[in-house]
Amino acid sequence: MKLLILDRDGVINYDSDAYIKTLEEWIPLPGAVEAIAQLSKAGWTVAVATNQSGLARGYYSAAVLDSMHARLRELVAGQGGELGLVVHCPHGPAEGCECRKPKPGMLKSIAAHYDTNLAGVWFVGDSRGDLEAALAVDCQPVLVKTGKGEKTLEGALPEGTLIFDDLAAVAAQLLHTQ
Ligand SMILES: O=P(O)(O)OC[C@@H](O)[C@H]1O[C@@H](OP(=O)(O)O)[C@@H](O)[C@@H](O)[C@@H]1O
Ligand SMILES: [Mg+2]
Ligand SMILES: [Zn+2]
Repeated sequence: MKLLILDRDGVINYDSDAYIKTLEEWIPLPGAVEAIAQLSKAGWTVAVATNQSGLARGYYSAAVLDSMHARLRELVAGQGGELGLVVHCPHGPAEGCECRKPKPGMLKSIAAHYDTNLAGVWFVGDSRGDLEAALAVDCQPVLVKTGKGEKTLEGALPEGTLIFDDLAAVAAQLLHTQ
């Protein structure tokens, strides 16, 4: 199957060091919704794997988080596309869970959900933890320069990381070559 996995904050929507705490703060990045819709209409399954430690920190509720993902789903559907599985890690950094990136637990969950292999599947993120999670399960690490991407670029990147300006550029590449 043609599976693409996306990080959320900084890839699909604007990120904030103060966390994205309300539906009003959840604002799609330019071209991101269109990219997901175009990929899905071209036969891609687009899933999301997102750390949401703001839940453990008490910054927002699961209902508010769900409203953000419902909004994304609605916007993609409004462009004729369909958003795939959205998986989030609700835990804080100190909880030692298996799902918080850079651990690959969420990527494994997505693969299990679709009964598919992760080898070579592109995982698009803006943070080093996203790239490390990708490498841990033989996904293709892909960095976008939106969100924390420019900052992540200041450090050493895992060998073989692909770099794009934004999600729209990732979609254009996939739609043109695969
Ligand atoms: O990029 P994804 O995985 O979709 O989500 C990241 C968010 O959960 C938040 O993750 C936090 O990191 P800590 O969880 O506090 O280490 C900070 O980086 C926030 O700025 C950011 O909004
Ligand atoms: Mg991110
Ligand atoms: Zn977790």
